[in-house]
Amino acid sequence: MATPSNASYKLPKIGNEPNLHYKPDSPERIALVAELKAMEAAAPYYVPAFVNGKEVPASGPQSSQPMPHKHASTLATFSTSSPELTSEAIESALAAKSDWENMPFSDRAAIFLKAADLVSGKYRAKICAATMLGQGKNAWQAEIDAAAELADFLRFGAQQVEQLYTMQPPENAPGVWNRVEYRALEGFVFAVTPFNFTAIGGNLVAVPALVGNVVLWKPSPTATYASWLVFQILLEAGLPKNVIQFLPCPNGDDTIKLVDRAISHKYFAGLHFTGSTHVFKSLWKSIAQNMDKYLSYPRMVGETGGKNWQLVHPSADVRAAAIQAIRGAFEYQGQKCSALARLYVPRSLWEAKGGFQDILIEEINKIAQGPVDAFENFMGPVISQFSYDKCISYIEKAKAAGGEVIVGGTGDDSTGFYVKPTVIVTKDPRSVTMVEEIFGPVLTTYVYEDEDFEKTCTLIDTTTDYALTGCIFSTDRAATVKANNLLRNASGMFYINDKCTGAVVGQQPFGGARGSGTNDKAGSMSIFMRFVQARSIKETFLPPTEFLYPSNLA
Ligand SMILES: NC(=O)c1ccc[n+]([C@@H]2O[C@H](COP(=O)([O-])OP(=O)(O)OC[C@H]3O[C@@H](n4cnc5c(N)ncnc54)[C@H](O)[C@@H]3O)[C@@H](O)[C@H]2O)c1
Ligand SMILES: N[C@@H](CCC=O)C(=O)O
Repeated sequence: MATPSNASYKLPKIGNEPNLHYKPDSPERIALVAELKAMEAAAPYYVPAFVNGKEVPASGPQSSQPMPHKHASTLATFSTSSPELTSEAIESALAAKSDWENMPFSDRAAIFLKAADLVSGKYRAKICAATMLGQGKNAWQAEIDAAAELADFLRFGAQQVEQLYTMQPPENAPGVWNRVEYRALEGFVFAVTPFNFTAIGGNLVAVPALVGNVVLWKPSPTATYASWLVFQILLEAGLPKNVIQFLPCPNGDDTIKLVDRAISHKYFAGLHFTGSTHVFKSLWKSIAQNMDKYLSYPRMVGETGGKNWQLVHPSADVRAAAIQAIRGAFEYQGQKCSALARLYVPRSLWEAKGGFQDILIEEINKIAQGPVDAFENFMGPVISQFSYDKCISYIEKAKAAGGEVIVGGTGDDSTGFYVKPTVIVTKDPRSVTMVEEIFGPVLTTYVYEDEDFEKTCTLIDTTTDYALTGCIFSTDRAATVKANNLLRNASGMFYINDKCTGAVVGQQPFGGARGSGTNDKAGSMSIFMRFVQARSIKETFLPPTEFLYPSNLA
């Protein structure tokens, strides 16, 4: 490990955080139920901005983060972080920069490793409960996100930086020592984070901070409380107070003003974004307009939307393919960027008695949907009224375009934002719900003729602007190879006989290409490369004392 200390340290062994399963009467179920009750009873919580080492008192109109499963209840309230507060946050982050980047890596790493242990231990139930109540996840979905994935990002992140720092030039000429130093960026990193994974919010700030950057964090308004808990955990783990500045803000004009202030600053050095494609593109355009203001070329890292696909070959294990389609499309109400949205099934398997269609309908009809604190519910609410309306309007558009709804197709937003798991069958493979991201539990299926397998691969490749995740179910190796080649650029994540969701840190580096993002692969060493400025250092032990070359001698 690179460190200015008088030793080369080794990190503790890193592995994936084992999942807890929350079976009835298990200690983890009992702890989580107690935490859910206590958290709800004490809500709403005021979440302050945290700037210049301290909490900013409430001011101006308050925004709220409702509980999506019963939207009359508020989990958290927060004030708007103004452009003036944003400027103060930038100055205090820049003032903290030198001490932070000069802290030995072993000490920076220790902070994030301790934070991981706090997430997976002392605060596991709390961070899961906040993700359930605030973002509408059931216990299992909260566990794999807020407990396991977050701890994994923090631990594997430390390991990946350790590996990055060992990347050194392989050759030294005689009398020369070549080194490469991985400096932090010259300025601050701006992290703008999404609602759907507590872990992603934590990772978007932890990645730049681990390699010595100072960070401004604008969390999603619909994940404000869980993001605040993550920030508190980082502070408890020993993160110096000004390394990350926390700036909650409602969406709309206030966010645009905050963002404008941050990306207009001379020392804006990088954007770490996850969210929708249109927001990332608009940020990129605004940043391009500001190019002459900056000291350096800002690093642009953005993981964005998807229209993820599952291709079923006639040789597939039909039940496995149907069950994984259900998990891929409807876990967390289809609100994973990786969620399955377009399904391609050969007619022979779709129409067979007891075949794909029958299994799909029969199994989806068994799905229990309701409040997140009723553990039997496989599905809960979508995140907001906006999202509910968007899902319903896409279902109506699909029907108007001739799509047939074979399951679901309705919703109920009277107490929570519940959209039923919906399957649409379309005869037009380029119809609107095959093309545009909905980000809800709406799956569109196209039934292809068995002999058109290759044509279907080309169709998948050319249907949307996105290329995030995709999967094939096939027991025919030649067909799998054919699809692998034809669909090489149709996704950044390709799964064979597995669903298109559920990437695990340390196992499947995550990211998509084309309109789905810059594909810098969260959960791998390559993401850290984006937030460092390498400096090559050459030291010559015995410099020449004559300018002439031997070849100049007579
Ligand atoms: N590819 C990935 O790794 C990945 C992972 C998770 C989510 N996502 C994508 O994220 C989206 C869902 O998350 P979301 O609803 O939070 O996304 P979003 O784009 O609405 O919001 C993301 C962040 O951007 C902020 N924001 C919104 N409007 C803005 C604007 N005009 N200017 C600047 N910032 C703005 C939000 O407040 C939030 O912090 C989906 O498109 C999903 O596919 C992608
Ligand atoms: N690790 C997750 C990332 C989802 C993004 O929203 C998955 O692969 O499903």
